Amino acid sequence: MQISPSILSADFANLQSELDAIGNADWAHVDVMDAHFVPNLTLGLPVVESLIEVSPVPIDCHLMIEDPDRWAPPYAEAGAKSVTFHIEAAQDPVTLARALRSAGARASMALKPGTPWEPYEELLPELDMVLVMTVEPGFGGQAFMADMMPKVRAVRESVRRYGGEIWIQVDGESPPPRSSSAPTPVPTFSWRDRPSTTPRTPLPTSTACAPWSRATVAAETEGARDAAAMAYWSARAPGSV
Ligand SMILES: O=C(CO)[C@@H](O)[C@H](O)COP(=O)(O)O
Repeated sequence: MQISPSILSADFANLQSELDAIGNADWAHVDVMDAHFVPNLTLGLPVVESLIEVSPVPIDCHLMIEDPDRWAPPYAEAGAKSVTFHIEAAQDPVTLARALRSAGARASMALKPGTPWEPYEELLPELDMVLVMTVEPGFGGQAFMADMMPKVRAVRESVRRYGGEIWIQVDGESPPPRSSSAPTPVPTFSWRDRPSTTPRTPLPTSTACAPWSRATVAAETEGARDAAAMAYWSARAPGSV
């Protein structure tokens, strides 16, 4: 299980200190929005390059942009260790995924809530991660779409059939409002389909992620640390895990 707190909930005036504050997370999830693929605008390559320079954890770039075939590889070349493009925007996902990998990044493909998984199953050998959106991309603070969990399960089954070490990321949920007294629980999860073979440091707790109100967690399907994640999802989407 891994945590990748989303920068969308960080203080944009203090990004370096915000990154330092999540130094015990596994990744920093950076939402790049271009006001075309999604109606919102966040930040682009120059800011990501600066974040890569100062971040204590690797950058997990979620590109909600048009023409990722052209614009995504530079994020990998800049040093983002995971780069996610949207299949709805990609012209040639195979060539794009290969370009990301050859630039040193994990190649990841995202699906909007309305996009089915099955037509893209054959892309698995080209991918290191599949991101299943559980909100419409574009904004934080939306309600978690529990009806996306069957898609997560379908991706997991495809990954098992394929047999590769491919992670599944689930992104998007509206957490309870930030409280001055209590940290917000980790709300957004990523799933890794296989147990990790190497020992990991303990998962950051929600307290550790308190500076940012959102986080992405990757869960192994076995192991003590999964218990909390499974309980979390069982409560929100009964029968999904
Ligand atoms: O990609 C996105 C939104 O488009 C996410 O990464 C958001 O950051 C999730 O925020 P919450 O839904 O958890 O508030």
